[in-house]
Amino acid sequence: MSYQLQGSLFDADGPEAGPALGPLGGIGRTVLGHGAWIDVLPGWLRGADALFERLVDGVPWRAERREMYERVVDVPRLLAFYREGEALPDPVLAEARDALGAHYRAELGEPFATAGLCLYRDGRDSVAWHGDRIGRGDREDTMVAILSVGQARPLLLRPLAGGGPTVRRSLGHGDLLVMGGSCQRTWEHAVPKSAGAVGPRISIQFRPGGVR
Ligand SMILES: O=C(O)CCC(=O)C(=O)O
Ligand SMILES: [Fe+2]
Repeated sequence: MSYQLQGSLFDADGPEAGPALGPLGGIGRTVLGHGAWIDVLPGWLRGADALFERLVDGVPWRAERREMYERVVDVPRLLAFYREGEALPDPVLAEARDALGAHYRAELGEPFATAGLCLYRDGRDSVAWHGDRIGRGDREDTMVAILSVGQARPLLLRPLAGGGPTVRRSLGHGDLLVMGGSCQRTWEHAVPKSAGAVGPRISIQFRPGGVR
């Protein structure tokens, strides 16, 4: 596929360096309110450009179409989903899932089990405001951990009710963001379209079983 990154401007290790995870100890928490929080660790994965290139070429990306307002429209991003127990497309993703599971074991009480992948080809690709509420996230506190590779795009978060400022975090190049507590129920998140020239980004979302 030809969604190329423009060089490896942000990858200090150079494009040849294999991907490697750093420690999770330095992750920082922001309490959002209404029982929700986010943890953010910029640059958790070194060599993220190399992983981006492997995933662009190695993942069986699907274009989906969905019914919306009685019309069938293209979902504006490419998707892949790995169920619990299914082999992930790169060994470093299994490492990431397991490291997250170990780090959050006491607080989450269960492992991260599935991996959803999104490829945002350019600024026209996006995800609209939503919570991950198809599964248990609708009723229970849970966590969704997002590892981002490729060009950075802003992830926005806003409270579902009651108003308040929108929270914005730029995610790409190996950054980690974990949504926790009631975040899927009491907050929404989105990756808005961008009018400017934006390179491709891949988001990898790790979730416990039964959370979508
Ligand atoms: O691109 C992202 O990091 C967010 C993706 C997302 O919210 C989802 O797939 O549920
Ligand atoms: Fe989401």
